[in-house]
Amino acid sequence: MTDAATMTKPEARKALDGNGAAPVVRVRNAVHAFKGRGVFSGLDLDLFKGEIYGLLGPNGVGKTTLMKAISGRVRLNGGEILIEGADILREPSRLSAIGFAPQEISLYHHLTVKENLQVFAGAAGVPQAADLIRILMDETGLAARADQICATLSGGYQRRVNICVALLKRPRVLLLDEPTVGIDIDAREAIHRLLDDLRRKGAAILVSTHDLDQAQRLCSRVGLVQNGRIGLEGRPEALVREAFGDRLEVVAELRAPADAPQRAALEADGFAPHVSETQWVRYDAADAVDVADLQRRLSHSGLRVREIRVREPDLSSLFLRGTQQETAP
Ligand SMILES: Nc1ncnc2c1ncn2[C@@H]1O[C@H](COP(=O)(O)OP(=O)(O)OP(=O)(O)O)[C@@H](O)[C@H]1O
Repeated sequence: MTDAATMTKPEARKALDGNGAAPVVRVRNAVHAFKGRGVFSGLDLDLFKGEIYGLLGPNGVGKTTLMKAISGRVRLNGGEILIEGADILREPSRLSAIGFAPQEISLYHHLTVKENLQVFAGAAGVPQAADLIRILMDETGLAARADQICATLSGGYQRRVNICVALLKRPRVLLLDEPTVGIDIDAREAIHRLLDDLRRKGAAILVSTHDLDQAQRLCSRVGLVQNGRIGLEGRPEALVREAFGDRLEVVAELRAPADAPQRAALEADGFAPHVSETQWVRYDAADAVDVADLQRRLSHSGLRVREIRVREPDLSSLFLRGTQQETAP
């Protein structure tokens, strides 16, 4: 058991946010395996009031498992989870601070939006449920759909009801597992506005996503789950700047995969494989990018170039680099 008194100084500093506040959720040295297959090997995570933290990582790295552990649905093999300073195993009542919106939509599809909220509020013993449901439907943009059967709602509205259910206990911590998967841009923007509003009102929000564009725009901080721990962590723009500085991303898209000598030529030119066999990337100082010259050199090596794209690197550049490093031999 770690507490403030036994923490070393750097740990104690890390435990506070920029304003000196303690984390609302603290995961320390999480260790977990399913059927002998390791998922976490000493994962640490702090989540603060008023932030949206994006949990990133490829399929199967443990994002859902971490959320389930924080919400008390999975018991870790080792480590500890503190909510507002208390270990959830010693004080399970602390879990009442948590609202969890799972990835799968878990609603009564043949009931209306309002009836769904009434059923879930009743099951959770929410006091003065009628008033709260009205307020929540207003806040989540569901008021006009209150009497609509959930099965007839679009995916975006079903996701909003899913989130609304997680808000019924007025949680101080909201965990959202891929809240915008499979929905259109308008619905995604609506959910972004809702989350940002909840954050401004003081909620601590942990959201897992594969949508890096979403993470870059929505999240105050992101963490990349790598090798059973949080690898890269920080503010999206700071992480990108730290990794790439002022350099630009140059992607050469080929008409066909490069053969061995062509690969050697690309690598000698500073390129590395990108998202597919026909895409190669390198990072150049802004004043050194000369697309015409590059096109000439690549053609000279016998490469048939479909397109050369130049853009500012973003979180997806960083993520790709991080996951490539993880899978490298
Ligand atoms: N109940 C379970 N029993 C056995 N293995 C499990 C169970 N739940 C998860 N796993 C395994 O644990 C690992 C982590 O799964 P998890 O769903 O947490 O990953 P994830 O990062 O959320 O993935 P995704 O991005 O695909 O949602 C995977 O290898 C998964 O197969």
